[in-house]
Amino acid sequence: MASASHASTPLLKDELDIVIPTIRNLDFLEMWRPFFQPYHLIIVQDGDPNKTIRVPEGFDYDLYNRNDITRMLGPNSTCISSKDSACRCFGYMVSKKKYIYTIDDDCFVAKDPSGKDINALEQHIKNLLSPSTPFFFNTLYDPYRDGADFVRGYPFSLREGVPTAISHGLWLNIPDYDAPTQLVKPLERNTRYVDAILTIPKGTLFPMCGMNLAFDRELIGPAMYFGLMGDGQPIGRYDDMWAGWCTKVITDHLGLGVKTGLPYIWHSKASNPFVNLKKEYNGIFWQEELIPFFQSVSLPKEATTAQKCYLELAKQVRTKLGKVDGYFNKLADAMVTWIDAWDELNPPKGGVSTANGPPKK
Ligand SMILES: O=c1ccn([C@@H]2O[C@H](COP(=O)(O)OP(=O)(O)O[C@H]3O[C@@H](CO)[C@H](O)[C@H]3O)[C@@H](O)[C@H]2O)c(=O)[nH]1
Ligand SMILES: [Mn+2]
Repeated sequence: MASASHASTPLLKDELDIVIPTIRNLDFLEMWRPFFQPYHLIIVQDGDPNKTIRVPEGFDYDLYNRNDITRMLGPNSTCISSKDSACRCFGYMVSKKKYIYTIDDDCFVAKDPSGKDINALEQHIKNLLSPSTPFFFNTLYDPYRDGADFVRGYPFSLREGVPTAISHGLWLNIPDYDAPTQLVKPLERNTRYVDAILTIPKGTLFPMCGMNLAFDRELIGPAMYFGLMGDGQPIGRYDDMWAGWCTKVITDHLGLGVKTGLPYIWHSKASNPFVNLKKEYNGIFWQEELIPFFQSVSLPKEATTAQKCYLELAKQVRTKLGKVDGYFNKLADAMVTWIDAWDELNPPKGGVSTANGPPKK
């Protein structure tokens, strides 16, 4: 047992960055300080770059605004959205760490049924460091947790599991509902704490929410593009959904796992459902065609990396979704630009990045 004077080193302290998209102040970090302070923060400031975002004392961070994105990516900066939380994916690109945790600035520390503060980051790390079971469903949920295991009839040949690429956390209080649901259930709050972590089976898509999300950047980072959303685009608030559909077909293809469930955060702010409806309208309509498209995606065996899979997916988006709306041709182009920008900032080991360095604080 580590004595108080030798508190154990936080898990993955130097291998994980915390990415926060923001248009607000960052006072919410005070509540997360015990859990986040040892980690490096990457703050992506959306909106007016001349607005000063105050970061509480004592955090190690880099803050990037629109000017930094343009300076670092040049013409490729067109793939990074503005006026939408999609801008957060710039933080994934500039990070140099193996793992990413992203959280919204209106998410706070939740309490478990015993009343104990939930260290969401620690639970995500445990989720990422333990295998997933996408090929055969374990009815006792995550078999790698203390007090659980594979149930009778679970094939022993599959019990090693596969590497976990994504850990999708949930939210108490304000649930992540779409605008129509928010409109008809304005007072609904999620009070149900479900003590479970599930691997999402291979071949099943899911609505990935970017509010409380962690992933292995080396396994799936290049596919975590949050799309063209917000300003100048016919759609918003489908950034995380698009990334979730793309990454799920790619993790399925690469034999990687995606988990959902614990940890919970406390989501405090309900955004305006009328504003959200305007942003989401096309997404609600188009997704009835997007889902069958992603369900039918097949990637070639030569696509052995996230980049190769993503570029192949961009080709299929253009050929199969371009007829749904011209927007998807723009999006397919932006997917390719994203990979160009990613590879420019993240050259193969030993290569030299040509982008300018982090912003002046
Ligand atoms: O133009 C914007 C708007 C917001 N942000 C930052 O993004 C996150 C989420 O913003 P917010 O909490 O206001 O919105 P929600 O409706 O609760 O978010 C849910 O919808 C998804 C939007 O795609 C989001 O991931 C979900 O959590 C905050 O940190 C804002 O500061 C922004 O950068 N630009
Ligand atoms: Mn929110």
